[in-house]
Amino acid sequence: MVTNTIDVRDVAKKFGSNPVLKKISLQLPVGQIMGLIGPSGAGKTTLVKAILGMEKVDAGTTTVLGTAMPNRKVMQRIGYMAQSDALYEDLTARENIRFFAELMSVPKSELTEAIAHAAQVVNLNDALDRRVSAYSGGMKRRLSLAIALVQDPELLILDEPTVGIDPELRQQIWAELYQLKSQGKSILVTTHVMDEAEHCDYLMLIREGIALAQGTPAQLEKDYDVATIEQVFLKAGRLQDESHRNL
Ligand SMILES: Nc1ncnc2c1ncn2[C@@H]1O[C@H](COP(=O)(O)OP(=O)(O)OP(=O)(O)O)[C@@H](O)[C@H]1O
Repeated sequence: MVTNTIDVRDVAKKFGSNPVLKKISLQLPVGQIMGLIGPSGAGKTTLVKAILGMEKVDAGTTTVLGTAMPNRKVMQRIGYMAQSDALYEDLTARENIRFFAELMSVPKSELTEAIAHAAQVVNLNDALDRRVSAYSGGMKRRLSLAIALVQDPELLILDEPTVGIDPELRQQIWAELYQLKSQGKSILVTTHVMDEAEHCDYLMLIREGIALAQGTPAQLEKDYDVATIEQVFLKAGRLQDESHRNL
């Protein structure tokens, strides 16, 4: 039985001479929510793509749902929301969701219900028949999330899912993520929003391609002797800078 939905071991990646991931390891247990937090350029998206097998790594291994990546079959069991929206602007939102649902082999008999549920989670029911070209940036984010949810995946990988989404809807989305977790699904989410980080079961703080710290939010706050994840992050960053200076 697979105990870790995602198992990353010692992954390293350079772009040219620029090392972007430096021996990163990460385990996401089944049925848990892990947050990847780090500043812009830290390597979060590269790590996500390495996990999905979309970015070739120089060293290390990534295993998802017990299978070495890349693997097309496993991709069908993952709901992936990329950082930039990949939507068909000339189609309506409903047509977009349907297109991706069919691609992910959602049975025909379940399509209507699956589309309605995914749209309801992100509050897009009333705009489903509008063309995406008329959508705002936040609506496009929400549509991308609906697409990631539509095939009822075992694993959700969400790259900055709540950028441009207002606080009320953000809460609604987190309620849905908890609901999915209670059904045994696993979730990996990247975020800049520190109070979202507090919602995760586990966190990995990543900076300059290095996993600075990992653990539950409470454990990290205790280890760094501070009251919030934001302070953990700031302190871990300062310690990293000091260790660079001392080299
Ligand atoms: N295809 C690429 N070719 C060259 N360099 C790249 C490529 N993709 C990413 N990088 C570089 O790798 C580093 C990490 O980028 P990455 O997108 O993984 O960071 P991130 O933590 O996701 O940042 P953000 O939060 O801004 O999305 C950056 O320095 C970026 O410029």
